[in-house]
Amino acid sequence: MNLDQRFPGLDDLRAKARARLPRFVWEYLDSATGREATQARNRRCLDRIGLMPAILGGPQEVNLSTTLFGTRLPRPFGIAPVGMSGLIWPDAEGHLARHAAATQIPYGLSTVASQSPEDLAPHLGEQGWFQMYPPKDEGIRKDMLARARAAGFKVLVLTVDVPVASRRERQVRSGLTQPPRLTPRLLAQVAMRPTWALGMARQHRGDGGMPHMRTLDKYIEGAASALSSTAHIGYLLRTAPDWDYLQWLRDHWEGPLVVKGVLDARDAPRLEAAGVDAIWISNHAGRQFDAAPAPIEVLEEMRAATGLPLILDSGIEGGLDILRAMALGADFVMLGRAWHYALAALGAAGPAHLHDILSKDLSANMGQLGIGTLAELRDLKRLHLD
Ligand SMILES: Cc1cc2nc3c(=O)[nH]c(=O)nc-3n(C[C@H](O)[C@H](O)[C@H](O)COP(=O)(O)O)c2cc1C
Repeated sequence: MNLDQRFPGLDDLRAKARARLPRFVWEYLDSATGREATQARNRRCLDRIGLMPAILGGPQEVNLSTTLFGTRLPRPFGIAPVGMSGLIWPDAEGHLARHAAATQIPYGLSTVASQSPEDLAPHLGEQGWFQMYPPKDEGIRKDMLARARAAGFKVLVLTVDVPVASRRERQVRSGLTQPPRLTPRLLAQVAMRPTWALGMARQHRGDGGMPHMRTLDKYIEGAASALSSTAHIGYLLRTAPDWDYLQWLRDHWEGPLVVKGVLDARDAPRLEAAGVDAIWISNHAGRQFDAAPAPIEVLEEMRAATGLPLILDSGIEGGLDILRAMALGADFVMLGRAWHYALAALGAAGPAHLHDILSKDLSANMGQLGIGTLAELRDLKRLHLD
């Protein structure tokens, strides 16, 4: 049986990933904050968006390309930044960066990923995006930007929905610490997942068998700490940014600057005035605040408030969700967990299979809608489903 038959959808990859990951890793990847109402809301709100199918349109050629920052991209989706990606699967950052380069989709590297801009430089394509958690210290800030630039990252993403660490109760219950320490409890979980364990041991030979936040190494020499499961070492370095901080970044970064984690359309004009190049509507997959709206709920208001490109994520599970977002005004869509479910389920073959699932789902649903291009989505009749 080929991958298509065994894993036709994201749910299949998610189930397989769960079976292959130690519990604390699974909880890190899959959990949200609080009662996880926001995570559930993301799905519910997407399902409520209906699009009227078309009939008698004749044969259609489907084109999945779109334009962002003046560049034609072959697909309307990319890879959102995920901190400690390498804890989820060995060399996750490398696998995802290479996949993104090969398929010309954006790849977002987190400040708190387990590989640094320098590690990824040889693997980056033209669509490397560096996501910044804002360092307090101006020297570190300048150095980080210089490193991202030198490594070949073209787009800077400032994440603004993490002013403080959130509480993720499932993560805490699983026994995860930051930095991850192999306590007897975690070791027992690891022992039950040999593929993950062997891969990690091989990848992090001589490094305690566990990944860490390599971008921060040079700034935190000797500052090893035992923080809570969500307040990692990055919090020692970072600050909660304000509008002046954003202006500073704008003045020091020449390429496209994206602000990620925006939900309030009232912020759009000020972001536009600050010289931001795109707004990334996100509730961080429900991981930060459990009374946040779903990005898809605020999208139309945001679209009306600004002419800037809008990027959307949080809870996107397939091609149809991407079409829903684009029909309501998004220019581009990102996925975070999905790529990691795919990696954990299938290893190196995961990202390409997810890319294939998303592409086929986009094409099949565009066929139902009778459209050949993504630009036609905005003219479709939209429905509010129960
Ligand atoms: C395990 C995990 C770690 C994340 N780490 C970061 C991060 O370091 N920086 C950031 O801006 N967003 C981070 N995010 C949020 C993602 O960039 C993205 O907004 C979110 O995953 C999108 O929702 P989805 O997973 O439903 O696709 C993280 C998400 C997950 C699941």
